[in-house]
Amino acid sequence: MPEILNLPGSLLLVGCGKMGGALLDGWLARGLPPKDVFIVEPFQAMRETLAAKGVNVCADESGLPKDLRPAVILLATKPQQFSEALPAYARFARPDCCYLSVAAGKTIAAMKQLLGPNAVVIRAMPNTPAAVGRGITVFTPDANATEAQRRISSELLEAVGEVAELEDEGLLDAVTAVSGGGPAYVFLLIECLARAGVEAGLPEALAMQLASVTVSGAGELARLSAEDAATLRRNVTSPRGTTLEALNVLMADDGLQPLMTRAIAAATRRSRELAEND
Ligand SMILES: NC(=O)C1=CN([C@@H]2O[C@H](COP(=O)(O)OP(=O)(O)OC[C@H]3O[C@@H](n4cnc5c(N)ncnc54)[C@H](OP(=O)(O)O)[C@@H]3O)[C@@H](O)[C@H]2O)C=CC1
Ligand SMILES: O=C(O)[C@@H]1CCC=N1
Repeated sequence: MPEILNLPGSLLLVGCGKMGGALLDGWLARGLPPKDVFIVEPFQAMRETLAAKGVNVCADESGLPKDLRPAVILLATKPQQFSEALPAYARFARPDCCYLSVAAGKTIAAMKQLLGPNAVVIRAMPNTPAAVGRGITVFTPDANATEAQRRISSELLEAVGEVAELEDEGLLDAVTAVSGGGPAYVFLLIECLARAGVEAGLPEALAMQLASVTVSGAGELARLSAEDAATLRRNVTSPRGTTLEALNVLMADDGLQPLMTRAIAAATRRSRELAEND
């Protein structure tokens, strides 16, 4: 992962909640100077937390320095807040500035309607493990993005995890369902595994520790191993052993796969809906 030391201008964050905050923490941890970061965040308690990190914070756009020339503007309010929030930032649209949106569903075309036709918008879908440098982001650049704008956005995102570029913006709704929301499904798996352990007689704290360390350890093994997930699964499953009994339940016709397929289809559908309405 590169150190971000040479962003050619400041970074402006519009909205610094869960996702904006995760990216910010990842960037600060990797060497982005706090003095180069400007944040607009209406929530006062959050502004106080942010100010303690040494970044510049204000409650709305009017509090920004008049001569601010951001190289990147991260758009990280909720999709439902875009129509109200974005027009105030149209004045920054210049060839050496790009808007990096992380909002679910909001298309590049829709954002350009709010920011003006000259705005260069990169639509990205990150996830919250970015806070610990272990995120994954897929992005689609506007057709008018320059090579330099793609590179800056890509370098920023690579600093907090893996990055893939997609030409087909339409696929970002499925990306949103799989990896944008993916950490939530994994946290739910931890919760369910722990609850099942308690139901099998384990003390609650031990059950949570077993579930949480097992999920993160298995994730790390999947990441570092040369073997694919199916092989790693088979490596755990002894013939006529205990895991097989559990997998017979999880891999039944009405098991985890059809459930996951339905869940991802529902999230993908919702991302497409967010493009049109709230
Ligand atoms: N959470 C996640 O894991 C992921 C989220 N995303 C996307 O990231 C975006 C943010 O989501 P998330 O962080 O969860 O949401 P949050 O509600 O946590 O963060 C949004 C923040 O923006 C603030 N805000 C509202 N209006 C404005 C405004 N006009 N100007 C500046 N800031 C404003 C909100 O303040 P207030 O609360 O006072 O309204 C809030 O603090 C969404 O578009 C979402 O689709 C993408 C990938 C993953
Ligand atoms: O739930 C959401 O809509 C956002 C987008 C992906 C993760 N969180």
